[in-house]
Amino acid sequence: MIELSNVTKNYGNKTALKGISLFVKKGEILGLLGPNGAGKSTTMRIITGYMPPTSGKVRVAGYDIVKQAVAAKRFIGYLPENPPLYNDMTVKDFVTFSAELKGFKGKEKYSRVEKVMEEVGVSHVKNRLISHISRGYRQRVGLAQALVGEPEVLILDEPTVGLDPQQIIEIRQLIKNLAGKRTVILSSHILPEVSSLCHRVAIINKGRLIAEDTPENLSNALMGHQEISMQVKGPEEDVLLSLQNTPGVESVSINSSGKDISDFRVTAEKDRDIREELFFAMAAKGFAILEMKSSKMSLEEIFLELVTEEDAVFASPKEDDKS
Ligand SMILES: Nc1ncnc2c1ncn2[C@@H]1O[C@H](COP(=O)(O)OP(=O)(O)OP(=O)(O)O)[C@@H](O)[C@H]1O
Repeated sequence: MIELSNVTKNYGNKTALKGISLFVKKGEILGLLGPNGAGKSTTMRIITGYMPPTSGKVRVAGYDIVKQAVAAKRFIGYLPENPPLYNDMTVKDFVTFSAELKGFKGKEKYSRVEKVMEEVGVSHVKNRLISHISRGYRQRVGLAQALVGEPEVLILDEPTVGLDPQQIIEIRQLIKNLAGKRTVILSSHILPEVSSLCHRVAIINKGRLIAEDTPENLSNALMGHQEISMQVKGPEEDVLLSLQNTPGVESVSINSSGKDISDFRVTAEKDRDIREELFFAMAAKGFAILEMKSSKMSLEEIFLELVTEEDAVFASPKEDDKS
């Protein structure tokens, strides 16, 4: 549905995007994750046709966003980071104005405005001035403006930034509900937001795409060596020997010793999940596993690892500008 090929953007002599390639399937929610200044807003402005790339191509529903801008933009609803809302308009007047800008008239305009206000939950404040509603409601009005053309693609730039915790929960839930059959790209620098809302995550750092996968696969791929902490009942030396001889085990250390219960830390060979082997090996010897926990990197740790390492462990195969 959305395809970026080798997109580069220069602001004067500053390169903000360096060869970004991405593909977003119909119905997918993609999270664009990156620290401040990584290039998320620039990517979104280019996808929405708000500004052209310096080089590379963007297609939305098969249309080139530069050469077939009118056709491509019909598919897109865009919520910028700071949506331009007119404070002295009422909610309803502003949404109506947004519908008029999209070319709707008469009955159709009226019914779309009512429907979208209902969808984003602002019908009960429709006669209030925008300057008199909360930041959370203003964000809903911004969403109404993005949705009024019933777009198949929604581009949301940091949709929860500046909201209080309760408003954040509400807007996230609203986005989940709105996503439905739509294709969504949302940017964020908040990891739990991306992992809870998105099917796939693209991590951008310093204008480059450094990783792209499901939150789960990112975690698994970067896990490398699985580490397991175990508490086992049995003679310590015998348990240790038995753990060391279990297929797939690379090393074992003793974390704490007890009279007949000890804590061990077991490291597996790369890319192996050895929990079942450990279970059967201990059972065969009659040693009781009282606790077993596999350590898994959180998305937060992965993100930090990726953005702090210059040579990312996990580079996108589609990225071909590595200079
Ligand atoms: N109009 C502009 N002129 C010059 N440089 C710009 C312009 N807009 C963005 N930049 C620079 O391009 C880089 C990417 O900015 P961008 O706004 O896309 O990042 P971002 O990931 O969205 O960050 P933020 O969350 O802080 O907005 C930054 O270094 C920024 O300073």
